[in-house]
Amino acid sequence: MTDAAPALDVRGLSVRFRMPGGRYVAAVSDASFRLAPGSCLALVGESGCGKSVLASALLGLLPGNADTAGSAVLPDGLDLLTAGEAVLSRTVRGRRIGLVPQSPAAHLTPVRTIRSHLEEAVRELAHPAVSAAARGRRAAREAVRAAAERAAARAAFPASHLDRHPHELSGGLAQRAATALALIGDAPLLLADEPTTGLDRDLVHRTVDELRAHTRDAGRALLMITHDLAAAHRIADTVAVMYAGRIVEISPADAFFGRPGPRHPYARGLLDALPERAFAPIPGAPPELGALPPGCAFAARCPDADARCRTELPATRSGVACHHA
Ligand SMILES: Nc1ncnc2c1ncn2[C@@H]1O[C@H](COP(=O)(O)OP(=O)(O)OP(=O)(O)O)[C@@H](O)[C@H]1O
Ligand code: NI
Repeated sequence: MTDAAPALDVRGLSVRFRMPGGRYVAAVSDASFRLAPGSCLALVGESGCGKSVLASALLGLLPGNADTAGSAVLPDGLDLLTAGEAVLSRTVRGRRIGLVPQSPAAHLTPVRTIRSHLEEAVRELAHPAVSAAARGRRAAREAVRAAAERAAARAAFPASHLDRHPHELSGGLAQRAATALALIGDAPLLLADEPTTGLDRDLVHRTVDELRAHTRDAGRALLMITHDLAAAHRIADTVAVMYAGRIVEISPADAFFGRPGPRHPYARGLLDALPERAFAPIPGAPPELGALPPGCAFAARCPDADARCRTELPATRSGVACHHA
């Protein structure tokens, strides 16, 4: 870790959804992590464990029935959880946090060309020459056009395809168009929720390598949410494993994927389930987030669990929340 202020400092983040009948769904419980500039943290875990809810909390995009606790602080001290919609929409989304969407094809508007998408984003976010007064003037239009072309080039999107519509692009080029859009505001922090879903293996590798380059080489931080452990292995400096709304382990990626390997029994189970490893799925299913057990949420599936695990929530020590780690 560097001494620089973290690009994002999340402390004790919890999100609960209020449900009819006074019930709660505890989607995220007490999540803490720091993301250093130029580094990538991969947040991994099974479907429904709370990854996207965590991302929505950081962006102020939770629905009205959500209550949050904790803090998520940017380097200048702005707390994303209390900032309010006006600040988030005007100064954070796109500008201080770039969003790499899950499905670029769905994120792009079908009737508009890639150039039109990029130029709109430049007008909105980036170009200092395009002040309100200059808008519509010829010099400003040319500046926008040039900035959009630079943005495309930065994400390796070919200039020859700028006037195409999203459906005329391969999956890889659509992903690059989405990445070009995410980079336009020059945000120091990128957030990617399942950026490789639906891509074939080669394209996963390429997309991840490109994201990596936009992060490490450019001093940006990347929070990548994925259930693709191979993609996480390829890109991450740090791995955070989420189970039933809780981060149960945070480890350096090389120790996690290499030696000594994961320290939490759930994290070990996740890796052992991979086809290229033991191909042995973890028996059972995660608990309902609306009816979490009092102790460790993994106890019912854990080979190491004892009586204490079923009644007592394990504290997090050196990045692992397990009584036995
Ligand atoms: N508005 C809501 N009201 C109640 N519960 C919700 C709401 N939104 C999400 N949830 C619940 O929060 C939990 C976490 O969902 P989330 O989308 O964060 O999972 P995820 O880890 O991103 O899964 P996936 O890998 O499938 O994307 C789920 O159990 C979901 O049903
Ligand atoms: Ni999700």
